[in-house]
Amino acid sequence: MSAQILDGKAFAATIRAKVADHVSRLMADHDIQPGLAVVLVGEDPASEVYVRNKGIATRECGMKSVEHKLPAETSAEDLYALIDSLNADPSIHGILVQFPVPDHLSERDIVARIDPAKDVDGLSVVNAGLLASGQQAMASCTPLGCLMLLRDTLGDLSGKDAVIIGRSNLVGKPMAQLLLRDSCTVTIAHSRTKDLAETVRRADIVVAAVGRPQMVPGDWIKPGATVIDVGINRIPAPEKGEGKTRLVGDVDFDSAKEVAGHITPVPGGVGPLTIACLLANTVTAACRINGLDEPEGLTA
Ligand SMILES: Nc1nc2c(c(=O)[nH]1)N[C@@H](CN(C=O)c1ccc(C(=O)N[C@@H](CCC(=O)O)C(=O)O)cc1)CN2
Repeated sequence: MSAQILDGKAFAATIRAKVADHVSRLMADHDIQPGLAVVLVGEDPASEVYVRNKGIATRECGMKSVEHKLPAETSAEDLYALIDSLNADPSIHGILVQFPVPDHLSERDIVARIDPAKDVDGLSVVNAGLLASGQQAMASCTPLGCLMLLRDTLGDLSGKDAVIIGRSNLVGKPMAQLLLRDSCTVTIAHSRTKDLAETVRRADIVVAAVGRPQMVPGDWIKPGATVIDVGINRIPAPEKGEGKTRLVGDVDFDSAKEVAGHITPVPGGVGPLTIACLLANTVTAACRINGLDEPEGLTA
C-alpha cells in the first residue's frame, strides 16, 4: 500500500491565510502592522532565493518587510550595528539573519545579538532554554511547521514513538522539545547512534534532518509510520541532461512511500512550511511585544 503524500505547499497556504487574517485584525483593532527584517550577508544563490521569497510572502500577508543585503566581506561590527538598530526599531517585530553566513562571521554570536523577543528563528539560547523548560518560547520555523503538519495529520500525538535523525540547533533539538511537549516518546538519533535502522523501525513518527541524500531507506520504516523529511539535498541528475541536478530529501522517497502511512515529498513538503512559520512567528512576536493574546493556531 502506498503512503498518503502530505502536501506541504497546500498546508503552508493555510498557515499563511491564518497569518494574513491575524495581521488584518491587528491592524484594524490595534493599529499594529507586524514587521519582519531579513538580513542576507553575501551572495549565496539559494539564500538569495529564500530571502526574496520571504519578502514576497511577508508583503502578501499584509506585513511590513525590510530586506538588508550586505556584502560578503561585511565585518561583525557592522552587522551587529545593523542588528542593534533593528532591535531598537519599534516597527520591526522579527529579525532573521539568513544562514549560512560567510566563514569570518559566527552564527552563534549573530543570534546572541538579536533581541530574544524579536528572534523569530527561535535560535537564541533564551528561546532554546524557554522551549526546553516548557515555557512560552519562540520555536524555530522548520520544526514548528513539522509539528503543525503532524498535528493536522495525526491529531493527538501523545504516546507516539518519535525518532528524530539529526541533532542540529535549527531542527533536531527544537523538534525533539516540541514533540516532547506534545507527549511523544522522543529519541534523537545521530551519526553515533549504534543501530540506526532498528531505532528508526520503532518509530510511529520519523523526522529525518541530517542533510544526507536518501540515507533512510524504506526498509527502516515501520509500516504505517508518518515520515517527515526535512532534508533538502541537491544531487546530480544526468537523466535530465548534462550538469543538471535535482532535489532529494534525507529519505529514499520511492521505497519509503511503499511502507509509510504518510510521507512528505521533497520538494513540496517541509520546505514551504519554513517560510509560512516565519510569518507565524513574526505575528506571534508582534502580539507578545504589544502585550496582546497569542494568535490562535500559529504557535506551538
Ligand atoms: N536563519 C535561517 N537560515 C536558514 C533557515 C532558517 O530557518 N533560518 N532554513 C534554511 C533555508 N530556508 C529558509 O531560510 C528555506 C529552505 C527551503 C525552503 C523551500 O521552500 N524549499 C523548497 C525547494 C526550494 C528549491 O527549489 O530549492 C521545497 O522544499 O519545496 C524554504 C526556506 C537554511 N537557512
